[in-house]
Amino acid sequence: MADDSSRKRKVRGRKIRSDRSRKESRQAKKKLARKSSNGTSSSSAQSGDGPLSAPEAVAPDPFIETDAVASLRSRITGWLEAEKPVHLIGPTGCGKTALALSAAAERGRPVVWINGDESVDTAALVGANAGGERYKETDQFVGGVSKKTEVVRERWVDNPLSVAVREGATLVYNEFSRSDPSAHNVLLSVFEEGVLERPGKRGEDRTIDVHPEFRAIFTSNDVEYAGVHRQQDALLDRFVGVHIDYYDEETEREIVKSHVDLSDEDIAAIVAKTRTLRDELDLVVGTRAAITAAKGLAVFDGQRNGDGDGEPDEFDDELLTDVFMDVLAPKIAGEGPEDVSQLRTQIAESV
Ligand SMILES: Nc1ncnc2c1ncn2[C@@H]1O[C@H](COP(=O)(O)OP(=O)(O)OP(=O)(O)O)[C@@H](O)[C@H]1O
Repeated sequence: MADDSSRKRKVRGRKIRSDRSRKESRQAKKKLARKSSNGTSSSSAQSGDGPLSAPEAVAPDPFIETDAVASLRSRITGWLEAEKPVHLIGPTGCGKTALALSAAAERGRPVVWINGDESVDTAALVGANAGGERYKETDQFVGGVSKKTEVVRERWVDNPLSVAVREGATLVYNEFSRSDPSAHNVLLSVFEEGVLERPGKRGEDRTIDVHPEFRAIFTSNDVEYAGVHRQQDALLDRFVGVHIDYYDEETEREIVKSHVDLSDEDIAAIVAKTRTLRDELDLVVGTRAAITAAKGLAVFDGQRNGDGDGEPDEFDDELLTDVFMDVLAPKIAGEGPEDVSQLRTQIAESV
């Protein structure tokens, strides 16, 4: 009988749909949102019979597709068609992940997702032995004489890269520069020779031939320094890099509107404020900050500057300052009270 403990498998990453029904997509999104809000990353362990049982990561639904978005996405899918791995580089919260997931889904192939972090090593990418499986065999070959044999068999569990290269999936490797570069040595032979080496495997199983439809999109942050590793030039040299910046104002409005139920005027005011703060502050103020501010303002909606002129009331200045302060404060966490009050003054002045 198999030893029960050997059934516990450690699997990283998530398998993502190729393109099923919208209902499945919404359910997967909800599941993913629940997971993320628990702080669980794709690198978390899970159990199950295969490596593909994790919740799916999907592009935002609806995915806003203005000219700016569509043009970037077709550049990405174009390079994928040209069989080049694409490296998306841009500031925090500008939409890299959403774009990568949307471009990946557009290919109509399965999508496999992994988040880079310090704990990602080669095994986390390609797979590992997940403990032994023990069997006891009893042979009663001569009457009254029995032979007992204990068989131990190794159990291997594939991780995202092995799954992706075998299935011809699109690998979305988010924030890959947060992982140790040595974990990525296996990628060199994937892109150069079309072969994935699986250290820890023996014989024929040691390598997987890369499926002709396998493609990869990597994202990294251009302004992040903490916890980021410089990756090997040999690897970066095999990518094409697409630099992305914050979208134009109209696109940002559409994006915020797709996430928060507020009037067009309110959305326009929040996006304008976000863009002013982006220019004026020495902090990264992404589209995500605009969405978060809008979500807060939708809740604190009661506090408007009611001037009774019959026009729709605007948000109260103090409320705007408070909300943007709360949204941006985590970026100066650990700084002294002077920096906190300076940030508040700067936000208030720009309001
Ligand atoms: N085209 C889009 N349609 C709808 N929502 C979008 C779109 N692009 C970005 N967003 C939303 O904007 C926010 C930021 O996007 P995203 O997480 O992709 O940014 P990022 O650059 O990957 O951020 P980080 O650097 O922090 O990983 C998310 O809430 C995302 O859902």
